[in-house]
Amino acid sequence: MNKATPVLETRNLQKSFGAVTAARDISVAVEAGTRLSVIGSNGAGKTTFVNMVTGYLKPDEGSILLAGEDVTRLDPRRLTRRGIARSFQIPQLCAELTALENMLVARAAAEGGLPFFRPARSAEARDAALAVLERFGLAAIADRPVLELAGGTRKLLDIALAMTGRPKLLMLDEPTSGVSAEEKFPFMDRIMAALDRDGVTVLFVEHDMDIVGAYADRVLAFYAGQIIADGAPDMVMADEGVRRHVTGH
Ligand SMILES: Nc1ncnc2c1ncn2[C@@H]1O[C@H](COP(=O)(O)OP(=O)(O)OP(=O)(O)O)[C@@H](O)[C@H]1O
Repeated sequence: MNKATPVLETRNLQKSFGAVTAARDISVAVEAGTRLSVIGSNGAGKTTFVNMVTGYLKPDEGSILLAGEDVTRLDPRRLTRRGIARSFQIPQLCAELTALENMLVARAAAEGGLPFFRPARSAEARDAALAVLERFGLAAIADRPVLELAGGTRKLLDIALAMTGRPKLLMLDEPTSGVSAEEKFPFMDRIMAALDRDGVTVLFVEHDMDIVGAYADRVLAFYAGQIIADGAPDMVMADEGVRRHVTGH
């Protein structure tokens, strides 16, 4: 990938569900290292966009390029191996396994290496998983079963899990949902500090405009399946259409 090639590019993505157009001509290019926030009211098309980019939904038309390569038709597992990772609003963890075991399973799954537990015996895999946990401030809970962990810790672990495959692009679905008002900024600080070390490009869907203003360097605003504003947070927040259809001011 040369310097000018975006890490992610979508070209004219189109998706309809019956009479509802959930994505209309979505074209966007994202430079490596960007922290991009996707905003929009309920039903605006944010999830449809994320689902198409992560392979969970096939676009009716258009294409998706990852670091210049067409990945439009790849399924989520193949996309993970190519470098698109995703963390969900509800953490996708095995509650009975420890944090470290979850990391090892995630790594094995990302590498497509079945049976899952073979890499668990490798010291190198354990060290790599522990290093990621350390970065997220989770080393102390490595041997604790997930079912004993608090909600915020599970969310952090879920993001650490997504980082095991060293992705180029990480998609976060409402990272601060369910996190208390006092905790949300320290929580985001911890995530961003951990991600900065890898220079990973982050795309996060977020409803909380304080979080968007503080952590995004670019914002995409969706309304009725279209991008109605795209740019720096201040500019997007001041946009008339965004004020009317997204932030409600
Ligand atoms: N599987 C589906 N079947 C039918 N309609 C769908 C489906 N998925 C999404 N839609 C419709 O597409 C539109 C966009 O939905 P989408 O979930 O992408 O919005 P969103 O911005 O993510 O909303 P939210 O913030 O509520 O998650 C909505 O009108 C929704 O009802």
